[in-house]
Amino acid sequence: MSRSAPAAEPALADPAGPATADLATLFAPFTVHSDVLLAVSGGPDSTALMLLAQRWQAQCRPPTRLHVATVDHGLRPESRAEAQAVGALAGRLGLAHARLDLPVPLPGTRLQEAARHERYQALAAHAGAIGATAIATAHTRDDQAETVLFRLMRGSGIGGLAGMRAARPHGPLTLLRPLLSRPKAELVALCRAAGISFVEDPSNSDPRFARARLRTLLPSLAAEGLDAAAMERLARRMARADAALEAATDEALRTLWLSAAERTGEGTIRLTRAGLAALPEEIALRLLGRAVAAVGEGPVELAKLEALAAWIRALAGDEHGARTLAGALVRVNRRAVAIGRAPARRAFRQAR
Ligand SMILES: Nc1ncnc2c1ncn2[C@@H]1O[C@H](COP(=O)(O)OP(=O)(O)OP(=O)(O)O)[C@@H](O)[C@H]1O
Repeated sequence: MSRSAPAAEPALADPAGPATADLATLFAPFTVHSDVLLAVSGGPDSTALMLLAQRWQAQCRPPTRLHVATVDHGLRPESRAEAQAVGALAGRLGLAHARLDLPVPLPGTRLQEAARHERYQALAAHAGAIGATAIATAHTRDDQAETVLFRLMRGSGIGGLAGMRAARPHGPLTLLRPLLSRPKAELVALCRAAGISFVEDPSNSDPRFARARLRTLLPSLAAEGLDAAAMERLARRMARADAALEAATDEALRTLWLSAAERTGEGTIRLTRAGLAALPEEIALRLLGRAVAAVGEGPVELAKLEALAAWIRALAGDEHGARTLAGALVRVNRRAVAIGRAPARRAFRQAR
């Protein structure tokens, strides 16, 4: 990691952009944090995030301190200079900047997903080290549209189609996305108006990645009326519906979870079978999903949960049965559906 202290340099040209009131709204979620780390790659979106956040700080004088970090994946020869350019710009804005170097991977071993995971790990570690309780990224409305489209393609339900959340927990930290409703074009224009150059990550248009291929479809969809604004609106509506369904699931869990004395043992969740059968299908699926995720290996694909729920429904009233899903063992008897951790595969075979 290399850190650069802010240096006093000439002020930047005043960029066109949102008015003070809009800035206050955009960055309102920052104000509950004493320190926020801005994740700035040097691309137009995150460069604009840095400009806008600094502008907000100068105009609204919030109690929040801002910090900047750039992760250098070391994958392209230019990446070091790009990170340094972000550091120089942060310095001009009076913001502390850190470059976080990741070990260069062996050729052909790096997947986008792994790079993202390591990036968030490095950012979280740095946030912890400087006392920041939130990390802000510069995802835009266009990123949200891509996410919704991608999840549609993967067969997501309502929760997935709600897209990225503007704020969500990330371990002990909060991940903030203040620009989620802003069009990318606006952020590019902001950088240009401020006379700031930015870099574009070539992997964004690399056709080996499904996301990049999907991105090429967006203009055709927009021409048919399904533009980023429409998809972002859909995501917000889905998020609203998802919140209501999650609240209903909380309530169902309280009602259906058998009393502590009746639970079969540590880590086993027992739900009343008749109660589960009487629930609206969507709530029953969520309940099963939560139980399987809690005792098993984590979140389960919706299609697999649907198959599990169909199997439970198809059992006759006095019929018993058991099956495993994602590390969970689901047992059904006349009265209850019990979801516990599945025995290790070998032990399970022997037990049968
Ligand atoms: N090298 C980097 N250093 C610091 N921040 C970064 C870096 N790369 C990306 N970010 C942050 O993450 C945001 C999203 O970037 P991008 O869309 O390229 O990431 P992604 O790989 O799709 O990851 P995800 O969407 O899961 O965050 C950027 O706007 C920026 O805030």
